[in-house]
Amino acid sequence: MTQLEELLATWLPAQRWFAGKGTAIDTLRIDADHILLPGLPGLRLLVAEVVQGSRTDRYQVLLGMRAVGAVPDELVHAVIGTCPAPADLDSPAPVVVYDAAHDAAMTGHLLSWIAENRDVGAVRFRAAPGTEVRTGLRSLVITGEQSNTSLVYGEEYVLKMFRRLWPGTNPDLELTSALATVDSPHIARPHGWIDVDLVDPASGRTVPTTLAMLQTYLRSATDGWVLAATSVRDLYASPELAPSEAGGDFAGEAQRLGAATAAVHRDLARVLPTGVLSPEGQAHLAATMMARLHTAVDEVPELAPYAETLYSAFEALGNTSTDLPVQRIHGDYHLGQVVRTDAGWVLLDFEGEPAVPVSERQKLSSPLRDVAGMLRSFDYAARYQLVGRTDNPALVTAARAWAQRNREAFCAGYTRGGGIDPDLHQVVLRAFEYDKAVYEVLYEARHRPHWISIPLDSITALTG
Ligand SMILES: Nc1ncnc2c1ncn2[C@@H]1O[C@H](COP(=O)(O)OP(=O)(O)O)[C@@H](O)[C@H]1O
Ligand SMILES: O=P(O)(O)O[C@H]1O[C@H](CO)[C@@H](O[C@H]2O[C@H](CO)[C@@H](O)[C@H](O)[C@H]2O)[C@H](O)[C@H]1O
Repeated sequence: MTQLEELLATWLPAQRWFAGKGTAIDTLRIDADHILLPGLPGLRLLVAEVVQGSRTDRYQVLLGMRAVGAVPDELVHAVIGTCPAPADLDSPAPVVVYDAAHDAAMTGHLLSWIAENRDVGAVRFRAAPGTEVRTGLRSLVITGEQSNTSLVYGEEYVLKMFRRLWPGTNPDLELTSALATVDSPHIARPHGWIDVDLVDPASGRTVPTTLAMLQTYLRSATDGWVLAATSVRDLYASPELAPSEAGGDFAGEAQRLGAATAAVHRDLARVLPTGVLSPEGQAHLAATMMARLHTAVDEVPELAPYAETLYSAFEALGNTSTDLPVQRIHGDYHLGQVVRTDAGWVLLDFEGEPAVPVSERQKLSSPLRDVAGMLRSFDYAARYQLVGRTDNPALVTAARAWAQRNREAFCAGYTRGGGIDPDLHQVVLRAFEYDKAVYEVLYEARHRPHWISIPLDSITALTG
């Protein structure tokens, strides 16, 4: 590996969005075809190919390079290290390399190039048809637990840079653009994107691959997770009250969120393909859930006592004799993916499960999978403030009551909003809820071990 590659191999595992945590990097190779953004020698957009045992992942990295001593104070936190200057910089002195997502002087160019529909080296910057993109806005990186890196430009746009790259158009861009064609009020409008050709190792073909998406920044937005957590906190202040009587009841919002979810599902079914999953298809789906369960039990042995009950729920799905309607869905639906604006609920991040190949995420699925995701999220919101306090029975009872009330409100809103009635599809819903809980056990084990008790306690309660 070159010195720059060595630096990146040390830096990447410390990033929130690095997917291969816990396993050593064998090699890291910078894909030389995509390195340069001609005209701006200090800025380069890299695709880093990372090999860890049998897995190979590709990550997007926006690198800045400055002379030693020339890094301003506000960029010191973004420094990755020092290495010899690359040949094209034609400098005998080493350079300081840093994460240029934090460098507003550099990221301003990305916005300008989108506005100008420019090809910069191998990279294509595009404005959505009929869109006038405002330039000259300063960017700031959104902080938080994210799978990607998002920059907010002024109070106008969000540029979401996809970090782990899968060949193909990112479903976030695909679905948001499709929903924009029917003027869905429940999305942040897309204004442009950045893409590059990448070779798909599975097919050997070169495919345009989304690097970033530009969309409206919703100024009045409050995260659904924050709103729900505030409501739970209010209830915990007086756990003897019913959730409907405590200040900050969330049920009205949960019902409106259910209706917004149904509207988005209806629009997705209108503009993108739909189909049915045969009983054989459902048996295959059940088998993938069982396989995930196996992986989870191997990684998290505490799950073993519940494996049989979980397995039975997947088996029930696999033994069905009726077709299941399927369509494009959100795919990773939870309270952190929805924001409440002054005009109503908006859904974000249609990327699907970030750890799954894009080709898988593009497959049609039951909308009940999204419903199950949100129901699990209500359970999370109710339980996460209990971590380390489960010895307080009043709080545990209050948590259950809060999750149940909002679950019912969400499902009622979803059905009244035109979605299929979750109560009438218990076998499918249960399988999706259990599968999501198993996914969460793995997710927490890999990213937030201190929260693993949340899905484990849910599974104990669900299967008890
Ligand atoms: N268009 C937007 N307007 C306002 N806030 C946004 C917008 N897009 C994202 N956010 C904020 O950033 C957070 C993360 O965005 P998201 O698209 O879910 O990224 P990731 O895939 O990295 O998790 C959201 O929960 C929301 O709080
Ligand atoms: O980063 P993304 O928003 O794409 O999603 C990933 O991270 C989420 C956590 O931030 C994770 O969601 C899990 O935690 C949520 C609370 O933080 C909870 O509401 C969800 O139910 C739970 O699955 C999501 O699964 C993951 O893909």
